[in-house]
Amino acid sequence: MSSKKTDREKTVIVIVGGGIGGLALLNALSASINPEKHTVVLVDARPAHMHLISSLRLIVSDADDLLKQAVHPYGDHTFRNKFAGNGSFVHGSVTSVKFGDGGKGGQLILDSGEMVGYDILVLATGSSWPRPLGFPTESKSAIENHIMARRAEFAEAKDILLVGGGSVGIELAGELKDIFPSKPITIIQRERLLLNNTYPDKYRIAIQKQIEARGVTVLTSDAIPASDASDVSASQVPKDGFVTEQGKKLKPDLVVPTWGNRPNTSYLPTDLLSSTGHVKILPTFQLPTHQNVFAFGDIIEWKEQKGAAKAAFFHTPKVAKNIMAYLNLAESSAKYSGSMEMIMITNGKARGLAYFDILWGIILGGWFVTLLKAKTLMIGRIPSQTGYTPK
Ligand SMILES: Cc1cc2nc3c(=O)[nH]c(=O)nc-3n(C[C@H](O)[C@H](O)[C@H](O)COP(=O)(O)OP(=O)(O)OC[C@H]3O[C@@H](n4cnc5c(N)ncnc54)[C@H](O)[C@@H]3O)c2cc1C
Repeated sequence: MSSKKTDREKTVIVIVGGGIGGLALLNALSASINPEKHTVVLVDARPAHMHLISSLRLIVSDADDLLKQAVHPYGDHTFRNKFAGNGSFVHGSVTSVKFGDGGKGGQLILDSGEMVGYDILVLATGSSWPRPLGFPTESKSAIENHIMARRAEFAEAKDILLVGGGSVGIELAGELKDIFPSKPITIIQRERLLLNNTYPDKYRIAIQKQIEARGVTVLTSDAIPASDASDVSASQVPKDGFVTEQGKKLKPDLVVPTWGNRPNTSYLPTDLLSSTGHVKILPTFQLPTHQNVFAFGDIIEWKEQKGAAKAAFFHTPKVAKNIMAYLNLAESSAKYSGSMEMIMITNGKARGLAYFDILWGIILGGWFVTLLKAKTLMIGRIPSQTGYTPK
């Protein structure tokens, strides 16, 4: 009789969310687990990993190679090293969690009604983004249809209003100006400057000047009525346009919400969440009430700006170490105490501005952002995370 353990006898680690954080963790754990004792299940609402950092260029530009490179289906290739042949992918959206008592395993309930059991659960479900980035979940072709529909919408529009002057609004304006240099683009932003007050005024002003230099109109300290701002497709824009709170008349034929990202945590009971819907965690990324449940990435309640770099480079190594400690494969656990604020905002393919919160705050200009982010949007790095080679 073989002494090899079946998957049912192994400790099952379930990672919910194969986004930037979930995949980084999967890869980190794949170097350290014991394949005789541990197995992994990755659950994602989508059948494919979406590279969010390139998603704004993806919905504007008609470059087919970008479409191939930015959407990576999950499959056997997702599980490598000690997870090779020792992991599985489940396509489904988690709708609730039945937590086990006293550190015992529990079960996830998916939208299909299917249940997925876990011994250790890791939640990395990220954020939901406004409509243009609300990629469907059912199939890769539905995702591609959504992208094509957005491209057609932008191409047909004669005057575009972006509602929200955060990084999504600014980067989208830059991508639009690359493809449609003479199309009128306006960003309307409720705050007195673009971005939020995590960043110093000198950076916020510099970024406004840079985007205005490309012919984008920026209206700050102003807004259109909330009901109009939420989700207005081209066919629904009122014929007479909008009057802003400051009394300006705008007559766009396409209104694009670029604000309002929210943590994807509606599958959790409210007592585990903060008032903003983020998951309350200990500095070890464990839930205070469930030591075998971890959460990280965009969904956690932590006073910091959310970002891929935070999830992949600053949270992941600590979550991986703490899971190993929980499995008695590491001697000590690691506590998170926050990380440096930094941001790199592109303005199309050849411009942008970065900010690093070190010394008195460092702003780096176009060449730096172009080299590191704007030119390729870091797309070349995804195969090393997904194990998938675009064909
Ligand atoms: C346009 C754009 C540009 C960006 N540029 C940068 C940048 O330059 N630098 C940077 O640091 N950050 C950037 N970000 C932010 C960055 O993408 C996120 O902070 C990062 O992806 C968060 O990682 P995550 O693993 O927490 O979640 P995500 O990467 O969002 O992954 C979450 C995953 O969970 C899945 N999921 C969600 N709900 C469920 C559910 N109920 N059941 C099952 N699966 C579920 C989703 O399908 C998704 O695959 C950008 C974001 C956008 C939109």
